[in-house]
Amino acid sequence: MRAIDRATSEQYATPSLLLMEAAATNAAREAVTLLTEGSLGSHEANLHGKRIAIICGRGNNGGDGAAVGRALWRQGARVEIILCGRLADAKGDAQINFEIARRLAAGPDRSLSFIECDTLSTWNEVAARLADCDLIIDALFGTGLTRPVEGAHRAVVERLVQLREARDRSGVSTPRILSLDLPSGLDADRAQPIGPAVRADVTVTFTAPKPANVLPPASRLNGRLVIAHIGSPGELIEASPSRLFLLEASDARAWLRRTRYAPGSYKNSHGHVLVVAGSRRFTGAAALTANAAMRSGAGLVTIAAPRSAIEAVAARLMPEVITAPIAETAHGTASVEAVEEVLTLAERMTLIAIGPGLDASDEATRRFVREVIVRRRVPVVIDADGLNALAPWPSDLRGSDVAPLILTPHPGEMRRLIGTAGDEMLQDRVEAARDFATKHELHVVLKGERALIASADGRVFVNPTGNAGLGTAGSGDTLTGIIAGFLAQELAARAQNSDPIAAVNAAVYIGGLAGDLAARARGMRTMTASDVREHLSEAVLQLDAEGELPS
Ligand SMILES: NC(=O)C1=CN([C@@H]2O[C@H](COP(=O)(O)OP(=O)(O)OC[C@H]3O[C@@H](n4cnc5c(N)ncnc54)[C@H](O)[C@@H]3O)[C@@H](O)[C@H]2O)[C@@H](O)CC1
Ligand SMILES: [K+]
Repeated sequence: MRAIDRATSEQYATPSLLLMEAAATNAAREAVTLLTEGSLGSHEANLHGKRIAIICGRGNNGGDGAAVGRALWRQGARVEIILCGRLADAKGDAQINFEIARRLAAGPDRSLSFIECDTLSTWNEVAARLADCDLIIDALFGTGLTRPVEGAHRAVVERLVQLREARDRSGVSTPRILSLDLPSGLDADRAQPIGPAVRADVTVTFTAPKPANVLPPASRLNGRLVIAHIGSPGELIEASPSRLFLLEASDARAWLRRTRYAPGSYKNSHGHVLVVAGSRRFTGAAALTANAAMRSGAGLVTIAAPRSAIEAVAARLMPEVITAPIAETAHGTASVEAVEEVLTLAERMTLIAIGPGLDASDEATRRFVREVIVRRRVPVVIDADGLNALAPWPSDLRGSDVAPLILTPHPGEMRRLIGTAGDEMLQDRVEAARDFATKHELHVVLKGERALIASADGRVFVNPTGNAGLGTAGSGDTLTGIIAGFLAQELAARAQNSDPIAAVNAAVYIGGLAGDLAARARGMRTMTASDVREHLSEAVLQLDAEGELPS
């Protein structure tokens, strides 16, 4: 962010004070929305009678705060700008904004005040009044904080935490808290809080989200996240060397548009998924995967399951899915003899999805999985017992451009794949997923809150959709089906020019969105994986209605 800010000033003749003003204007707009939620009439008029406290540090985050305070005061609110520190110690743009605020506050209009809190006792006086505010703007620290907050500043952060807790306990709605750039107390670059930190209702972050805005557990303190563009040109952001990305609706929409069902296309142009899944004991997982692939728009889906399981699987399948029985062990799990059968079937398929319900406790099944993957000629999505069959991941097994491997572990499976170092490595999910993906030249979808997609080239994407309601049997199998269904379309439509990661990203985003829509319809507690599948249509239509409706 610092490099982008600097380049904006140097290459585009944009003074940083202008960026600060734009940041403030954007944040003020969100503050107005937060203050007037549910009320009618023009926003501006509604700020009369609202009490707002702006808690500023002496850095540029505080400078943003002072500028927001000025904007909200102009719109009629009663604003108290509280500088936690001395004006004499402020520098640059922040100093300018504090000085503007100080002079305006010295004028005849008593609805703006500017207070320097340079001792704990002045702060305590101010802190006592905060509970009566409608809104508190947290502008104490932004990207400049790199060590835990201490001393007087810690007392400030703790007071804001305490106010939020008291508010939530008593069920009242004020004071609301809006953080500028990130909740104060967090280190912008880390997913783990480094000390006490503010818990906001809304965070307005500038130019691009930082890791602490999007990665849990820190992300949970952000509330609703708004990304505000404040004047840095898009090409500077694009050119930044960051390898961490937040997926947005526009990414999923772009993929849907690029792979629209074209006039004259037919089922083979939409790809053929071979699902290798199920065992005598587990038949539901196999059906969930195949059904989700079918619902995701694959032209054809075939499910290969052990002979004695196929009938039970078929009973749960959509009628559109084709079945293929394969050789099995005495326990009704896929046997080594099934390798040739599966590879022969796969010759006519776009890709293989292997794993759900396979039951990898049998050594023969483990060998079956490994053989299929080693000898594959098409891409393979590997999930559940397909992953367990290969854990810890064999160091000589890698993906390739011709036949990429896409692994979809939840954290437990990821730990087993990494092996003994798994627990320690997973402390940093981004690095663990990136490291694993680049080392073995494959793609990893690390499931869980804010799923990560790590590409073999080292890029990592954070998915913002989905909710706790997805913690239910079969939602992983469903996601595997969606990934396979989307990938099949990508590969069938674009052959040599295909971009598997774009398809996987779209699948994870849209799968999560379908989960959010299912939760809206049924509640997180009572939704099931089948509800997720049944909300895929709504998710896709929400993103690209034009492309999904016949002209
Ligand atoms: N061009 C830019 O750089 C822009 C920056 N903006 C804002 O500027 C912010 C970054 O500003 P700064 O770099 O001034 O940093 P901050 O405003 O985040 O504050 C850091 C200040 O606190 C001090 N500090 C750091 N850790 C501390 C601790 N543990 N206890 C006490 N003091 C501590 C630092 O020495 C520094 O003075 C961004 O988050 C954003 O809000 C925006 O105004 C947009 C433009
Ligand atoms: K802040």
